[in-house]
Amino acid sequence: MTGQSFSTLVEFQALLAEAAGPDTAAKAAAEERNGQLTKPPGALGTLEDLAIWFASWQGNGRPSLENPQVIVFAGNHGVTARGVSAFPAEVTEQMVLNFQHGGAAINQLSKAFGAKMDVHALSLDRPTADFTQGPAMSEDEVVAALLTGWNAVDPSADLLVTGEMGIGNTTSAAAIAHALFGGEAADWAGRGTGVDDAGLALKTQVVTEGLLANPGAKGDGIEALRCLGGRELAAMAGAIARARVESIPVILDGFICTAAAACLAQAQAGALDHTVAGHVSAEAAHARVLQELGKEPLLSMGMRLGEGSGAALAIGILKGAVACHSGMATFAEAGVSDG
Ligand SMILES: O=C(O)c1ccc[n+]([C@@H]2O[C@H](COP(=O)([O-])O)[C@@H](O)[C@H]2O)c1
Ligand SMILES: Cc1cc2nc[nH]c2cc1C
Repeated sequence: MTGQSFSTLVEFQALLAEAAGPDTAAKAAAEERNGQLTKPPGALGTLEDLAIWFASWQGNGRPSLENPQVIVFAGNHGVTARGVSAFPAEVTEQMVLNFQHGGAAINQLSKAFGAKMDVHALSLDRPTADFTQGPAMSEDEVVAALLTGWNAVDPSADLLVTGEMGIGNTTSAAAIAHALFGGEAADWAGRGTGVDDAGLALKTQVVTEGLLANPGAKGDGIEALRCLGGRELAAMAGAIARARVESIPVILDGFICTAAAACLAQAQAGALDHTVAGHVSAEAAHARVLQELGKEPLLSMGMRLGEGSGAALAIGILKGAVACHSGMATFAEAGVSDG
């Protein structure tokens, strides 16, 4: 429902809880049509499931995909002071300029798959607090970041991809995954932009310290986002939630995007029903998070860039699925014997 908004975390969660589910009539129509198309049953494999899922969220048994939106959110992280990334924090702002000038991978992938791309830099001059010392954000700060994401979604888009840029944010994502799914810090900390063995050991220690400093984040998606997340993670969560309320299908990107989305799933069962996993990142913990969420990735390309790049690539797969579903002839139309 367009026009809804929130000013507290409680109101945000209420909007998520009230969101309508998929259109079951459109789903049934799409299933019916899928069974009549000129192919052996099931021969388009996952493309068939994708088209039916997409139809159910578009509310149209014969859907179209013509107006995809890619949004890249950027944020800076206080925890970078601990030396958890292979790159310096100023790269976040430098890459924002690169996005604005069209020079990043996501610019090219958005263009290649006909998506409009927007970039939102969130208070880069004010990094979030180092979460090993206490919560990364206050309630006001996380609400502001959620709202940036919420308001960035174009309600007329027919598909959303959320991407991120934030040096240090794989540490944030690892801490969130540890808080939501348990296990050991080492299960979730990975090499990110390419830290060496000593860097990985430090990062694992930082994730452990983050949970000790924020005990309330354990098992609480919204509190994990506030205490361990960054502004770009909260903005992605806000955008994905808005898409849920607007019934806009979403393709999830890599480890950081999926960790942000996992916070919504923990807060509200079914909150990610309008999403598919675009790819599985080379960041090892991404596959584990996807498994926890019950999401099968569409692509496995060895990518670990972020920016929404893996999800943008998967727009091509979804476009293929929708084109076949809505454009193919039925057996009756083509005069083909249906066995
Ligand atoms: O999307 C992923 O799975 C992914 C995996 C590793 C790194 N990244 C990107 O790299 C940055 C974070 O890496 P790091 O090492 O600084 O934590 C951030 O800008 C992400 O977009 C992204
Ligand atoms: C150069 C660079 C580009 C990125 N894009 C997303 N994360 C990134 C991290 C780095 C270091």
